[in-house]
Amino acid sequence: MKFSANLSMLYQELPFLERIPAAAADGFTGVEFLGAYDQDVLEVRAALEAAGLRQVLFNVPSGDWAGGERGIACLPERVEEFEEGVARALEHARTLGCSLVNVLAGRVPEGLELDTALETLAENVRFAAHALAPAGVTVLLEAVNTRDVPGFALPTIADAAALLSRVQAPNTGLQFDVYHAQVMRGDLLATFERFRTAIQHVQIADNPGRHEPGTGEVNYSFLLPALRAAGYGGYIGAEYVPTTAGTGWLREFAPVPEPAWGATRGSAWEAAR
Ligand SMILES: O=C(O)[C@@H](O)C(=O)CO
Ligand SMILES: [Mg+2]
Repeated sequence: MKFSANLSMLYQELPFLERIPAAAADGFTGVEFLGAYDQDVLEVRAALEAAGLRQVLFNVPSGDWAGGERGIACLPERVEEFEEGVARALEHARTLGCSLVNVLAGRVPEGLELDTALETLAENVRFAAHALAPAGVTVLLEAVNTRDVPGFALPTIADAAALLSRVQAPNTGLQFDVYHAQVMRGDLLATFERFRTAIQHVQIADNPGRHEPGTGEVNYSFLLPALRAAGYGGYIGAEYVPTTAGTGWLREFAPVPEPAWGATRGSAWEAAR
């Protein structure tokens, strides 16, 4: 199984670029993040190359994150801003060699008809799919639970799948975030199997708390091999709020990478042995 470290949540104690070698030392073979739009993207690429990691996924710019926005793609009055964000995502996807870009739908504000929001979202996703296709990018939609993000336009993966049916673009797919799915409904394997053909990326965290796998109620020892058996061979994104539990959970599913001959073993690597 292949795992990517979500650098927007893991290794927060480190400056952004230093999170990349830290992820490699812990045994991740890829990284993902909300976006690196405040970074020099060439420096991000250089850090990935130096660490031998792949850029697996990032998001189209998602509005005022600190102010509570979780995407702007469903907002009719923000279409121009969304389209500008797609242009930036295209540049980053090309530079980083990244083939998956996630579009966060956003919250439906009071007073906006749900169907108007969903139609705006569909048009924006169609625009993004068309714009990013020449770079070989697939545009993903993710369901986000409405306990953590009240009003999110796509609360369940069934809602996200229905939206993709409106979009009707070939280079689109679903991101299955196990944590959000567990909060909204559970029945994780059946849900995965139901939408398997459209799922192109998986993210994990435990519940409650959104912490490391193994800290809560989700049986990842059962679920991850089952996803594999159901034909999922893509990356699994570690998108959780770290505790002191560390990344030891990874050893159950992915072997510890041997450092290249002559390379200095990092303390994280030593600790993982
Ligand atoms: O699940 C999440 O929170 C993320 O995958 C994301 O993109 C932002 O909400
Ligand atoms: Mg997620």
